[in-house]
Amino acid sequence: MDAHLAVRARGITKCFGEVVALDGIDLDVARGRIHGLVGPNGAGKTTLLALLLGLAVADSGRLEILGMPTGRTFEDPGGVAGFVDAPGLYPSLTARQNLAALAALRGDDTRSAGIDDALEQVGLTDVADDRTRGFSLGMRQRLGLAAALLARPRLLVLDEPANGLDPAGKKHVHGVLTRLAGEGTTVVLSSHRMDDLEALCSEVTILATGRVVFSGPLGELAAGDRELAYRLITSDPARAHRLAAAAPGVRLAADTAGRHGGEALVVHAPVPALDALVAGLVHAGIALRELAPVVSPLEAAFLALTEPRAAESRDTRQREDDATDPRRQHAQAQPQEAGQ
Ligand SMILES: Nc1ncnc2c1ncn2[C@@H]1O[C@H](COP(=O)(O)OP(=O)(O)OP(=O)(O)O)[C@@H](O)[C@H]1O
Repeated sequence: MDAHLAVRARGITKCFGEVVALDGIDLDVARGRIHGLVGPNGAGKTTLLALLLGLAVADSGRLEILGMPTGRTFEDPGGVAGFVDAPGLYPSLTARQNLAALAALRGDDTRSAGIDDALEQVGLTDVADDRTRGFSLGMRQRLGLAAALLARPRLLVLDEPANGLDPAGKKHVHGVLTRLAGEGTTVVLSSHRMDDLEALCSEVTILATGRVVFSGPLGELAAGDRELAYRLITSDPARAHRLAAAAPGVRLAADTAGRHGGEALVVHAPVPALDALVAGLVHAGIALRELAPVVSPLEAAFLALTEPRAAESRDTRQREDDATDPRRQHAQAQPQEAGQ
């Protein structure tokens, strides 16, 4: 047991029939952090969140939540709230009545449950007495978050919380999550929105076909040997182009000259080579006016780490299909036969 961890998972496996949704997951989530979960469709994010919420039980492995081991006889560690897929709401009840019903189910006094406060936190005060039947996706997500807040969780688990939110709603929700983390609540959230994850999370876990392919601080994704594409705007594009072309470890993007009217230089480089190029430009008296990754480090890592695995998994499945499909075995045998 580690007191600093809100979640500690070791070797978690979960299958649905033949489908291996989680395949030996190890995960550490530090208390008071916002931890992002990202991965392609079907990677296992929702399954993992469901385990954290106690909605499902792992087939094997060890999962500790808020310091308590969970198991087949799931003991609610208390202090965990959130939703997967989408929050469950009663459509014929108003937003306020929905929260009151949830509070009553938990045995809380609905007058002191903090319903107005929760509605205000997520920006739904104006529609508190509207039936949720007419709520948009973004409003439902916000009400789901309000419902989770009522439980005053120490671990908040959210599946795509920014789904359907307009920019103001997103800002609101980001503000709530950041404040909660500041107060010590741990937040684990899944999202396909890299910009949301980068804005909110200190750490991310990237899943691919049920396995962890990266877990750690966001900063680690940009560091080291990983080569990213960067756009540079300088005071002297022609000289900057020549210097970049000669810089060790730096590759010019094929169409760099055509971009941004020839003003911008696009290079592929790991961080140390980029640093040396920037130092070289400055040394040559060329001012750097803008330097930004073309795709964010998280998005680049996501693509680099998940696409090969998805392709590998497809290839494996294809090989397995081929091996068990007599028609394919026959089809594959044909060229050999033809050559005989
Ligand atoms: N109840 C279930 N019954 C059968 N298979 C399931 C079930 N739940 C999940 N799966 C399968 O487990 C795998 C992981 O699904 P999961 O929903 O956890 O992925 P995800 O990363 O959340 O995907 P998405 O980004 O599309 O929501 C998928 O192959 C999915 O089809």
